[in-house]
Amino acid sequence: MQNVIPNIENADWNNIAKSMHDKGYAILPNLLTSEECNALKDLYDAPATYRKTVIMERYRFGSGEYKYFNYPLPDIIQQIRTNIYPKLIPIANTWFKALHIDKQFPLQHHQLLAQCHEYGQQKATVLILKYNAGGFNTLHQDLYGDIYFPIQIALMLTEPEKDFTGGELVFTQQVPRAQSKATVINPRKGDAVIFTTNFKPEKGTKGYYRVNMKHGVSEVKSGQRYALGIIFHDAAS
Ligand SMILES: O=C(O)CCC(=O)C(=O)O
Ligand SMILES: [Fe+2]
Repeated sequence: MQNVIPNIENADWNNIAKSMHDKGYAILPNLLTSEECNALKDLYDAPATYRKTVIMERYRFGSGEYKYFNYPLPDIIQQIRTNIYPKLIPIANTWFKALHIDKQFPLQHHQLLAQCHEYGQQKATVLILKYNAGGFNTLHQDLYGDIYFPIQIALMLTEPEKDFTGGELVFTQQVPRAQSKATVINPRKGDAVIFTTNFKPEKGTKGYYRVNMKHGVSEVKSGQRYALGIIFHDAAS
């Protein structure tokens, strides 16, 4: 826990911003120690912490299970959410300007939450996900109401090729009048993957245009895969 804030402060935010602009995702390696990942993973079975459990098959979201945390969030999650948000502001605000969207995001996370509350979005969106062999997460966007922040984070709590096989993180980019392009990444335990929630700007001959993006998880072939999703806006329900 004592290293999380320095790890955020010391990360190469120029490089992360470049990767976000180019690809719509970026990896912040080793944000968490293996012990911190294990502690978060162990929270999965602590019932009092959650407001809602979703069996993904029921909604055809995929195969697996996830749980939404309740406020107050566990300290380490609260710290990550509050301290990473300001680092993402230049990226989000640059994107909205480039696309001529008439909105700029406030500099501090509590100010974004105040906007959510005004629109009736009060519920925590941070979630922990668990996939067994055969599990997967269909391509989606994590929007929960009118107010949204366009960038989110997934923390990898298990190690590929050791705790599980398969289960890659998948991103698709849909450019106007074309089919989608998919990219697959294999982040390691402790890595934070930063990615766009719904779109990014792409430079064209006549300025910037909007590329829609979705994310999901490919089928887990063996073992168990856990991840923690940090979304910056609150949900209406
Ligand atoms: O399981 C994952 O790695 C990603 C889950 C997800 O959809 C998210 O964090 O929003
Ligand atoms: Fe998601």
